[in-house]
Amino acid sequence: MVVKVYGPDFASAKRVLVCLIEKEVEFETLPIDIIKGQNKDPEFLKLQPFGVVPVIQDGDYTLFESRAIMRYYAEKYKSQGTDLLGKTIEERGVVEQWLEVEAQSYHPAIDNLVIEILFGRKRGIPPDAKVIEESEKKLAKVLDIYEERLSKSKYLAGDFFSLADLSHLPFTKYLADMGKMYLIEERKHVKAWWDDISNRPSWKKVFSSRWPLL
Ligand SMILES: N[C@@H](CCC(=O)N[C@@H](CS(=O)(=O)O)C(=O)NCC(=O)O)C(=O)O
Repeated sequence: MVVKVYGPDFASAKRVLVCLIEKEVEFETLPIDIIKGQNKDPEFLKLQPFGVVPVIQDGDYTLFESRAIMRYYAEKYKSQGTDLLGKTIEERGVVEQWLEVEAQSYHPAIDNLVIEILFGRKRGIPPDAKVIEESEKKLAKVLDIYEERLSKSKYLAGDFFSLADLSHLPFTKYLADMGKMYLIEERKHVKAWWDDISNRPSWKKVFSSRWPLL
């Protein structure tokens, strides 16, 4: 069954696309235009009650929340493509730890910047300098911890690329779109990590398709 991915042009959906490519799972994409509000249509809300993208349909199986979708496919197709979960339960634990760090600490800081700067620009709303300053400070603190971790380990969960690294790709790319890549580049080990993961063919395939409509 070909997996249907709704909302491919947007960052959270790109996590799912990269995961499917790494796992060598066939998919098709269905555009959802957030700027036109298609994500709030009643039909779409039946699939994704929070009205955000992505959501996938795999036969009569529907799933939303990009990180949950990634975990599902990483597990379902563990024996094919890139192993994104580690080989032992201990490695899996560390993958889940850094996936949670990405969701709970890294993402909120970057998302605030994206909303203020990129979505705000799209909607003609001037950015709030205080929110930007506070979000940058929060992100810098998280990145200092990443710098320490990545000085000891090539990837976040160990010596293998995993879901934890993959999950960082789409929103970290937004830093470049906001002229804030210096937050990555001024940290030697974080920069080396970003250069490595952002050069993966799976990301280049997804990123080069169509970056968000912003
Ligand atoms: N936690 C959700 C977040 C999904 C989400 O917020 N998607 C954004 C697009 S993006 O931030 O991923 O680019 C969206 O649909 N926003 C629409 C809206 O907020 O109306 C996930 O990871 O799937």
